[in-house]
Amino acid sequence: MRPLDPRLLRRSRAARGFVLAGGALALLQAGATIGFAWALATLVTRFIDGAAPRSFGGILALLLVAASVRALSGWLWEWVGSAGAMRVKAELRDDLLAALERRPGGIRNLTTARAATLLGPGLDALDEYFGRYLPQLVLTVVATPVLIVAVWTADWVSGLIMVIVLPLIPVFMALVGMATEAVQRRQWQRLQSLSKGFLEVLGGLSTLLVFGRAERQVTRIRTVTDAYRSSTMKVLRVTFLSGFTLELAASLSVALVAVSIGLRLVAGDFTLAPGLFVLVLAPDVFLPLRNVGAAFHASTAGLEASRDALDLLDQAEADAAGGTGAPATAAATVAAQPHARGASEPDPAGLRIRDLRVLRDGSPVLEGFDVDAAPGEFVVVMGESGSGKSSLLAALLGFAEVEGEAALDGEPIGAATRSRIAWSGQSSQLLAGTIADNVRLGHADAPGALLDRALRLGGVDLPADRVLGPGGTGLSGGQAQRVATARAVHRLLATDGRLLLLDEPSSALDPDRERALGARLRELAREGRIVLATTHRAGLADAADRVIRLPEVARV
Ligand SMILES: Nc1ncnc2c1ncn2[C@@H]1O[C@H](COP(=O)(O)OP(=O)(O)OP(=O)(O)O)[C@@H](O)[C@H]1O
Repeated sequence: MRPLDPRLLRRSRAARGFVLAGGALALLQAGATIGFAWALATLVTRFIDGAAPRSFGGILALLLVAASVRALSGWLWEWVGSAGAMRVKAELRDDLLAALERRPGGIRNLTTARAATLLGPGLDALDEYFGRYLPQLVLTVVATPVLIVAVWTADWVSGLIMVIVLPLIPVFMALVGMATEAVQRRQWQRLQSLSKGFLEVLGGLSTLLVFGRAERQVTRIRTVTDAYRSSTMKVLRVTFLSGFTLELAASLSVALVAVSIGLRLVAGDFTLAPGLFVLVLAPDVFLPLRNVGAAFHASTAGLEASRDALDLLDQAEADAAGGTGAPATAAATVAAQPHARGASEPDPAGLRIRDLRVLRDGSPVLEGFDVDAAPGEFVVVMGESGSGKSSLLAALLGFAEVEGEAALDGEPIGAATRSRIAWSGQSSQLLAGTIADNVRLGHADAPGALLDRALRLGGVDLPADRVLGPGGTGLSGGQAQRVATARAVHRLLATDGRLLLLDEPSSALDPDRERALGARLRELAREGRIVLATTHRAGLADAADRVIRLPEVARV
């Protein structure tokens, strides 16, 4: 396991800042430690030599200043560590969320549970990494050589002993690290599978209850939790063992230096002042390296999580560059495509789609789709089940891979145009709370008049303050569908959007309500917006300005 992933420094400005600030603090701390050791050794020697107490003033002041600087730099380390962890976590979270936003279908292999674990407790583990481990690592790299030079200058024999025994500690650490890596990785995987299992059970709890299988999940969760507990104990065992090994190695090294100084002092080959200076300094030479070992285990979870996050970010970048053949967003490919059929200038306003090809998992599900919709038009796309209606909407939202030309108000469809589009999918996706809360979701500050309008246009004839249960329970399928439509309309009005996309908004409505909805959507479009709805029923299509029929699905 690498002590510091170079990608972290490359990607994160905060991490670079942390290492630079840490380097400066380490130098300050090394200087203060040397000053403290020198002042203490001089003070004791002068005292033993019977020097006049008046001559102690300057040395005492230096001792005090050095001790204060050491304490201050220690406190600054704490502060820089926690601020660094916070900033790096925020940067990685932002980058990951932005990558997910660019590819709402998800980064390959990133399940909801993995994303939740990584973005939550995973990256939180970086607190230990930045707060405890990295400061000691920087101290080891920057301060230890400075301290060894100081020791060597005072007594080259002690310096030589340190140079010989010091590398033993990293060798022990590397051996222990190899054992830890596998254990820690298993631990991280267990945490992920625990989250995944828990999310799955939670998501399907109502179904499990209905079929009387809920109790069985208790055993399943208990098994995964037990596995996690036992792997945690394994990590702790390795941690204690390695802590003991490192302490032993460091203590023996200091003892070796002390014995050599003691013997030479007794033999009269060496004077007291440099001997004391080296003895005071010796533990500090080994301390950062010892602390690196001790903090290593606490920080490995953070290391694993940051590596996971960096792998995902690399993968998202590779996907965006098209290097892996994974689906790209509409923004990525549509913008790169030359205009098909030699179309010259895009329409200044409205939706213009030419020869659009929508792909799912690399295979086309819709081909040769054209449409020109001017502001004020209500367009209905009809097609049987599986003909690609939802995929078309996904493409317009930038959620599916496309080829061809698609522009809204002259701008290629994709992440940039998404803010001008309001959308409601086939499933209502309502939340616990009032109907009003659901309709105003994300735009709670919009004027109340918009809510009333959205409710009317969506065909919601229920009180806005009616409280819904978790997942929007308490409404019929048709009622939930109308609330979802009202929410999309509300978003369109609140953001002054240009395009409203509705995926089968009338599939659960009776014919009268379906016709009424068609009329209201046309009324909404007339205000200068484009409304595009999909359906496989004729009722909605009657109200449309334009109906586009998708080709029949080939049957095997
Ligand atoms: N996320 C996806 N990944 C892979 N293939 C998909 C995905 N979503 C849809 N498809 C495939 O794309 C094709 C078109 O599906 P789509 O959902 O767009 O049809 P639809 O016309 O909306 O159908 P329905 O009226 O039943 O909702 C189908 O063959 C389906 O299997």
